[in-house]
Amino acid sequence: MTLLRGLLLTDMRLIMGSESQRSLIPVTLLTGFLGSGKTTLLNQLVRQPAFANTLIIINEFGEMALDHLLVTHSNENIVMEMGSGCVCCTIRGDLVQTLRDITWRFSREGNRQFDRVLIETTGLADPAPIIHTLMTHAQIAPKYRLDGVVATVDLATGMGTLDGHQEAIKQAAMADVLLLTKGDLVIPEHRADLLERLADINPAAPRWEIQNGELQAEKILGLGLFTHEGKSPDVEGWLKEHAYQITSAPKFQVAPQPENSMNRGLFSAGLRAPQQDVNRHGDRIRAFCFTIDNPISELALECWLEVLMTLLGSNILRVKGILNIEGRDTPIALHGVQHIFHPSAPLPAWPTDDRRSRLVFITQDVTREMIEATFRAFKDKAGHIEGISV
Ligand SMILES: Nc1nc2c(ncn2[C@@H]2O[C@H](COP(=O)(O)OP(=O)(O)OP(=O)(O)O)[C@@H](O)[C@H]2O)c(=O)[nH]1
Repeated sequence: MTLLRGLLLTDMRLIMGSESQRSLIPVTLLTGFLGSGKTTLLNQLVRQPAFANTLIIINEFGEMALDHLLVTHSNENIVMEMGSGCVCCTIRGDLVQTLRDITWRFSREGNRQFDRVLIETTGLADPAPIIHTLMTHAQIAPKYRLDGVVATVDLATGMGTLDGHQEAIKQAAMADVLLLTKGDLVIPEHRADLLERLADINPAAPRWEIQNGELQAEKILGLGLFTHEGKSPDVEGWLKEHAYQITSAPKFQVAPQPENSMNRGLFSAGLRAPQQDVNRHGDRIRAFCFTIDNPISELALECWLEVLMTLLGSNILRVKGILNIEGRDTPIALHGVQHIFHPSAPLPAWPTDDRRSRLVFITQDVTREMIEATFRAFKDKAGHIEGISV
């Protein structure tokens, strides 16, 4: 089954539609580098009514895992620890088993005892494989939906952490919300530099400063497209395309990166890899919005996404989009992480008069020009798609 046909026509998950998307158990992924304040935040969250009936899964390295003991929770929460190893790599199978089992392990007389799940990752975790598991695992995806990715960033040490750890850059790039901790320990210039860098890495994520983990819990809930039962999907709030249009222009040039396998793949597909022109820190992260004026032929879109994901998948950290497909009156929402697409959701209506397809990309080493080049190749081939503006 090809990619989009699978998404649009025959995939049973599409048949579930937006109504049942809402009934899935929301999962918040709390990430952030070592010592950046995740547990401190969690301790504040679990005391608040919005986090009552939350099952909290804490993943820790090491045989003497302690963090789960440090979370002072009320009787309405269940806190369980998942160690030892990192949930994004060695114990991903444990995460699947945990998520699969908790619905019956924590149920009483057939009623589930929790309404949402929060997963605190280790500080070194790459969020992408965890999101994959939530989106695609045959036993997990039908029960859970990603509500949002929240990343803590230590204002005092964040710059050095981003310089030295690619995982930290990915955590910041993939977050829906960035929580800036330890503002009491940073001098103003360093704060400003880090905020600027984070805005380059992830222009759409709000950046909120928190002191000793204090945050109104509601601010990090309902970050996905579908939130509560009966509420219309908040497409504009989810896509935030304007943030990408304003800030996505790279500001500084850095030395070209060595040619990698992804570039070679593009060359062999007859496409030219543009010069590397990432931000001044060389984070290799880009965030941009891609707009297609006219309705897209399903076939051309299917082929384009398939090639894009095959050639560049591991470098595409996040894609969100609202698509106008030929022959459909209403849009579909698309959500991808690396080479995996979330089951696309048919939306009940266009959020505004704007009927263009809009896709936002957060990528690593992939420029807007590369995405455009692949799209043009399929536009020309299919002869269906006209009018592209970015
Ligand atoms: N000064 C100051 N210290 C803070 C703040 N937030 C957290 N801390 C401290 O930072 C240290 C690390 O915080 P944690 O919450 O354990 O960080 P973590 O991200 O869970 O750490 P790991 O589990 O090791 O990845 C603790 O000693 C906290 O008390 C803050 O806003 N200001």
